[in-house]
Amino acid sequence: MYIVTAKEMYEVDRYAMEDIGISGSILMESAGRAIAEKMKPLIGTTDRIFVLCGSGNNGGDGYVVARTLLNEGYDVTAVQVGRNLTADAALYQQLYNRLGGHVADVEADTFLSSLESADVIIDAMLGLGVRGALRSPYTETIQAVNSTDALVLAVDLPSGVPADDAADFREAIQADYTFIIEAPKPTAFIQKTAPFYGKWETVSIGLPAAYLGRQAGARTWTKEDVKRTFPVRQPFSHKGTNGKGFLIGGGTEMPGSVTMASMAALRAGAGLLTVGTLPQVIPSVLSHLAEATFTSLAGENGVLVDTENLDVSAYDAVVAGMGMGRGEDTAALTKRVLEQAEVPVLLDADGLYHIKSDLELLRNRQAPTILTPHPGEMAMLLDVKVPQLLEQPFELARKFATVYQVYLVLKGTYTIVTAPDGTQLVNTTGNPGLGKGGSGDVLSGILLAMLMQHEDPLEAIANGVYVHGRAADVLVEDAHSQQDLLATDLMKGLAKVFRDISL
Ligand SMILES: NC(=O)C1=CN([C@@H]2O[C@H](COP(=O)(O)OP(=O)(O)OC[C@H]3O[C@@H](n4cnc5c(N)ncnc54)[C@H](O)[C@@H]3O)[C@@H](O)[C@H]2O)[C@@H](O)CC1
Ligand SMILES: [K+]
Repeated sequence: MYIVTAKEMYEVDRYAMEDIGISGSILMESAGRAIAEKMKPLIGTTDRIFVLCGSGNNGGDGYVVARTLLNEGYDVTAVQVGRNLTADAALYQQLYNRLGGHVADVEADTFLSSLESADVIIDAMLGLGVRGALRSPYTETIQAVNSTDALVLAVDLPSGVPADDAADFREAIQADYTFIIEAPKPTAFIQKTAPFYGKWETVSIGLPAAYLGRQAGARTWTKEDVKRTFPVRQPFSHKGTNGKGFLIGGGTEMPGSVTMASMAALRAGAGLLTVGTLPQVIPSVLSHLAEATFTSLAGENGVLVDTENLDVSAYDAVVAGMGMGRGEDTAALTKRVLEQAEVPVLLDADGLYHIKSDLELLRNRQAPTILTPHPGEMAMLLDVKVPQLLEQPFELARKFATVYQVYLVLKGTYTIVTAPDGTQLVNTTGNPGLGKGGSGDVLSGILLAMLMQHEDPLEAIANGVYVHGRAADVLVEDAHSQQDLLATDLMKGLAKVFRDISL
């Protein structure tokens, strides 16, 4: 499913009208009619329905919905919010009137209190065109709607929620359902704004699909995508051809992180795995997995430090960062890995801190670099505060990935994977059970294995993120709860997920 910004959507709109010749009024009629059909199952024939129509084209869609419902005998009153209607909105207000529809004025004295009698409120006040802080009478109307008990159904966006990011976001209609035209907008996946949509679904209005696909900078990565792209394990493959991975990490205080990442890499299909860690950490890792091999790396005071003997030439992909600590001597090791490895390198956790002062290193690499920050680590890399990152995750992730030419995995409820060319894939698997220490280590291990078995790094990463979330989902469906789920449990979930994918 594509995810489109307001700018991309307006361009598709322009193309449909100017290049194809579908007029704006036909699009509006199609939108209103299709949305009314979706709403009907949620509305009772005796319900008192108010359709709040703004002055832009979102309001125009509202008048088509109002006319459609009126024509089918529903108890509908349209309400005009804001003045100076667009030509198409004015046309459909007129058609609704001519069919006998009544338009109430939101600014009439007692109108807002009469909203309390509504069973259903259809919100067609503001859509893609909302800009800046909300003005009267939208502000009062939104507050009045949110204080009723009515079922609230929004057209395209809940009024007040911007399409692209939550930077200017203050208040909005709290919808129970939102019927989104053609494709979801980024704010349906952003923490601050997503809850205002309620449940949502997309409604096709006949916009040119291929053109929309070419315009969209982002899309969700689904089970079908995973099945389509997941590499088939070849009958004549062997441990050497399934990838030799190198996992560098762990210190005396954090041996678990590298253990979990290693277990995950092996469970996700890595042919061979070498763990580079402190000699005193090796027994602890070994006690959990007999399949890994080890290389002792130099250490001081219980943490890894840089060593000239480091040899990364024998591997197909390298992961570094987990459990390493943030000291300068350790950072030098991470930088050496980035400089020397001519294969994909994934940095996680402390590894992300190590490169903060040397981001140019990333741009200088020829082979793919993958960074897997959670929001705190991403904010650190970008020099922004976490709340700002959470308001603009799509834009900020894209900026970082394109400037530093990395594959960026911004972890969250909807993990956003961004390629160096700015393409974004959004993951929708996973649940709050993953919000625990160790989940990220497991993800890094899975990604290491995926990167070695797949030609296209973006697909490999998106598949890994999907699989990681899905493992948590199947465990919560079958045996565990979000409460008790542990990162180490995910290994068991992987078995079911991989079996599903290969069916
Ligand atoms: N291709 C598409 O996506 C199509 C979109 N249509 C509809 O058209 C909508 C976009 O229409 P518009 O571009 O006219 O925009 P909107 O109707 O979303 O909003 C524009 C109106 O909102 C007012 N406004 C903007 N910011 C405000 C603020 N902060 N406080 C108070 N008022 C504010 C403006 O003065 C203007 O009257 C979509 O959301 C959708 O519902 C459909 O009609 C058909 C096709
Ligand atoms: K709306």
